[in-house]
Amino acid sequence: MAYIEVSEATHTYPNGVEAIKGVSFAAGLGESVAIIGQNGAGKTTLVKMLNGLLKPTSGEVRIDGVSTRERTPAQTARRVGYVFQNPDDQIFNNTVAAEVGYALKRLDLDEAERERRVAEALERCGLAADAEMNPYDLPLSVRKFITLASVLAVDTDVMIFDEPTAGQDLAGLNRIAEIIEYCQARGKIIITITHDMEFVAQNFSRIVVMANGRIVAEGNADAIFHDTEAMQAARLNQPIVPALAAALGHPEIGLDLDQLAEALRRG
Ligand SMILES: Nc1ncnc2c1ncn2[C@@H]1O[C@H](COP(=O)(O)OP(=O)(O)OP(=O)(O)O)[C@@H](O)[C@H]1O
Repeated sequence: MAYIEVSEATHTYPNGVEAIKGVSFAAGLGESVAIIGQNGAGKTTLVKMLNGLLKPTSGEVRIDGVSTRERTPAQTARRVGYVFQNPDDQIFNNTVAAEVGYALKRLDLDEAERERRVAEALERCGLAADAEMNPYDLPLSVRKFITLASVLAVDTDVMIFDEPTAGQDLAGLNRIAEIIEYCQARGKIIITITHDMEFVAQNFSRIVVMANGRIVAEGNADAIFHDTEAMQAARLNQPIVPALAAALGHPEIGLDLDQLAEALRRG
């Protein structure tokens, strides 16, 4: 059984909105999955079901073999970390180090291990010099790294990043890519919700396309970005490389920028 198993899951909010309509999905350790789709497609609702913030109305969500109905949200969150789209929904400590170490207090760790994990997460997120700063004296793009560092410190098996690239400059984007690569190499499952198609093309081999509460397509970047029907269903733009390659009459170039440059040189 895969580490994440979603079987025919639905979620209906108390106001009657059926946000997820019978979704099945599985992911194993070491996989990185990008969930893409138009606003309101159900992406956030689905990942909230994965980390236990929401339970399925029907169907099942199993994490490491156990239904999320049989665990408290806190128990599920110990396995599935969630970096929210808006860091200000998660940050409430007075210093960066306190914030990153906060969730560790609930784990059975000695102080030296807690300190080691905080220092490592700060370093990886480029926050070592900001440890004693108040998070709210730092820019939003940096606050996003604080919430990311908190999840890295807990070291959950699954890490969900909601729109991680929003508002990041090139250095931030590169840092996020390095973090994803590092986590994947350590066997984590990385799940990202994003509208940033270039980021998807460069960092994720598996893409799940959602529209109207359902998964409408799934596959690798090459397949999905050439699936015009799926891209239209999700009202998404193709990334520039495959779009230009197709317009030049060379769809086989796929996502390869070097091949595209060569095709342009050849005319
Ligand atoms: N707390 C809530 N109560 C009622 N309806 C909700 C709630 N949260 C989301 N919805 C509705 O559920 C549907 C799916 O929303 P969801 O936030 O999961 O989509 P999304 O794909 O993550 O969108 P976005 O890209 O805008 O974040 C939408 O119709 C939304 O209005």
